[in-house]
Amino acid sequence: MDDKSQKINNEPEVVTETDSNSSQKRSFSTMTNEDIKSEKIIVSKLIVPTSINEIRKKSNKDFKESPKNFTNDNLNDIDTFYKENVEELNDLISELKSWESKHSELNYIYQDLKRKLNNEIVPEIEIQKNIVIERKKNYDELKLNNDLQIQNFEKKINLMRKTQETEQLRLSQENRKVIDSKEKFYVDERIAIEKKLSDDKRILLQEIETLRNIKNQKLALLNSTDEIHDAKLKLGQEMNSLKSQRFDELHQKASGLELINSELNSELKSIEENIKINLVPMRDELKQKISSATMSLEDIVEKRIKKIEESVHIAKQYEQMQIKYNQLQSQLASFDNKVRSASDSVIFHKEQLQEKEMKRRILHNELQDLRGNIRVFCRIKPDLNPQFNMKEVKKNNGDNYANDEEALSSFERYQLEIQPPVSTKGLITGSPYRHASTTFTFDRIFDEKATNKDVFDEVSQLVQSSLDGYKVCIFAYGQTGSGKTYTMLNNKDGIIPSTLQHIYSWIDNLKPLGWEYSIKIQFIEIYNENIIDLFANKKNSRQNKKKIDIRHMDGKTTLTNVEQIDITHSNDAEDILRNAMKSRATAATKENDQSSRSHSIFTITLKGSNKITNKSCEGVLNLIDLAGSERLNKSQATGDRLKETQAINKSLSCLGDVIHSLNHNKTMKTSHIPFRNSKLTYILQNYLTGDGKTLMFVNVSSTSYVETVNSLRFSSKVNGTKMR
Ligand SMILES: Nc1ncnc2c1ncn2[C@@H]1O[C@H](COP(=O)(O)OP(=O)(O)OP(=O)(O)O)[C@@H](O)[C@H]1O
Repeated sequence: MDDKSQKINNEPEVVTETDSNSSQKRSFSTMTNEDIKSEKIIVSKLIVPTSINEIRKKSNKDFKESPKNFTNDNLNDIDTFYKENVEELNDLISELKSWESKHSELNYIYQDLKRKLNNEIVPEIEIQKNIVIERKKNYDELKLNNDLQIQNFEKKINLMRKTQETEQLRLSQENRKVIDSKEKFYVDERIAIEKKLSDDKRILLQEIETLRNIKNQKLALLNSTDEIHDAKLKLGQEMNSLKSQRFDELHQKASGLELINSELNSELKSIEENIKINLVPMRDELKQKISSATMSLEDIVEKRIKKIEESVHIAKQYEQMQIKYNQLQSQLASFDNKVRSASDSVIFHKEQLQEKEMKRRILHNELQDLRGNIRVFCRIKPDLNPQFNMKEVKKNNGDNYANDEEALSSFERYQLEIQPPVSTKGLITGSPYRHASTTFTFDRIFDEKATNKDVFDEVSQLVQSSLDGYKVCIFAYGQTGSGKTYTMLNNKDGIIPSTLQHIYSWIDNLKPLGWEYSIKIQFIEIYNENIIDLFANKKNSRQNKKKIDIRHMDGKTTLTNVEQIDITHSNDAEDILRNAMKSRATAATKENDQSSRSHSIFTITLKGSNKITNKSCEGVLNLIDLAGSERLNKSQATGDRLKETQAINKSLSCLGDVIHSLNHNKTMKTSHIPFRNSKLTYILQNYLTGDGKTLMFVNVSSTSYVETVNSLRFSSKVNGTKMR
């Protein structure tokens, strides 16, 4: 075999590009073997390896057969063979070229797809993967948060349960709003989490759907070109494998995510179930407890509101009371000040009063002295059938007196005119009473209209003197039935009961000035010149009674064996007096059915002491109801009555003598005054002398003109007498 054939049978050589281009410009018919050989090499260079190999397989078959026939004889055949082969080769070359262009197009598409895959899809898949990872991470975090929140909820629920239990115990320390807000917070938060979970799930599903859509779009893009369907099939296989690999991965991840999602959903469901099974009943139970607690709480709140209202009311009352209390306190403080100043002024006034009281006593005594130590009042008893006229005629105004002393002694004196009865004018002719009328002077005249109160208003001045520490005698003189006892002892308004009342009320008045008084009373009667203690026990007969002696010592007079009773209230004295009066000697006379046949002396001894001024005083008040003064022939008394009358007249005469002596013998010593001539005057000795004051009532009635004139004459004997 020569070199050419050897060359053809061998593998074509690698030629340059330039060679190839120059060879393309020539036709196979003009080529030499060498050219063909070289052309062959150029062609082989143009064919893509796979196709060329196929051609080579075909050519080699021909070429392997052709050398056996290569002889000079069959050169034409060979030529033809080559021509045919060249044509065939040219067809193949053109086919190859078309395949090459298709290949380049496909390659371009492939490169484009690959680029897109690398530049777009892979990064997008990467992004989606990252998103999925991010979502997964978020989901994990969310789940973790959810778990934590659930745990927190559980804790909160436990805490709420404990709180609720505590609330049940305390009930009054929490209110319904807090419970409602907690419950609302729990429900809202649970709803928010559920919503968030469902939103996340929805977003995840949306993203998966988006990925699916992208995948479908890409698939649609790949399927869009029919021409490249085959290539797409080929490349699609790779792409599919690649995509399926990617999509598998994505699906795997998506399914993994879905699995996770479903797991999470199932977990969520289980949580929801758990919530439904455990938490909802628990919540319902809590709700029930809360509602019962709320009811109790409402009840308590209602009660509390009531109590608060009550408290508010009480507080208001308390405030008002406090205000009043403060006002009262301030008032009290001002009162205290006033009281202090008042008590100061009281002390001041007390001192002044003390002074004034002492001055009053002096002035009162001076006034009594001015009025006369022995005064005579006339009292006319009212009579329905007067036998003669008696009336006050004029007031002596102090004129026509010889001197001032006489004028002064006549100051405020009253005159009584008495007219003899017409029928008796003849009988008294030539008698001292023959004048048509006679006048008598008195210190005061009480006519028929005068009451015991009017009388006491005047007498009270002497009672006051006795309270001031002076000795006072008040006599009631007059004929039987003229009203002596009525004036002196009449129940309630007589001088004695009125005096007792006056003394007690005055003592009360003097108490604030520090004066304390002790009061002793003594009640005697002189009957037939015998002294009888009217307070002595009634059971004892007069004969058995101890002898009563009169003792004078240091200007004081005491009667032995005569009871002196301490009295503390005027009523006590009145009771004692009333009882004593029952035992007084009375007997019927012609003039008076209940005539007093004795002189009664009611003595009140008043001892006063003042702790503030350390002053003391002792006054004695003698209230004497004299026995009726009747003439013997008038009374027609006999026996005991005669004896009584004689004794009465004697003692009354002695009283007149004593007073007359005191009046007319001013220089006479008391020892020469006939006090001892009767028990009456002797008992009264100390009270009729010195600064003692005497008031004599001459009681007259218009029943007996002569007796009345006698009484008035007696009074004129007494009147004007000055004590020594
Ligand atoms: N001023 C008077 N107003 C009304 N009644 C009077 C008045 N004076 C006296 N009488 C009444 O006259 C009667 C006699 O009075 P009373 O007993 O006082 O007289 P008497 O002077 O005491 O008599 P005797 O000396 O006999 O005891 C009594 O019933 C008395 O009530």
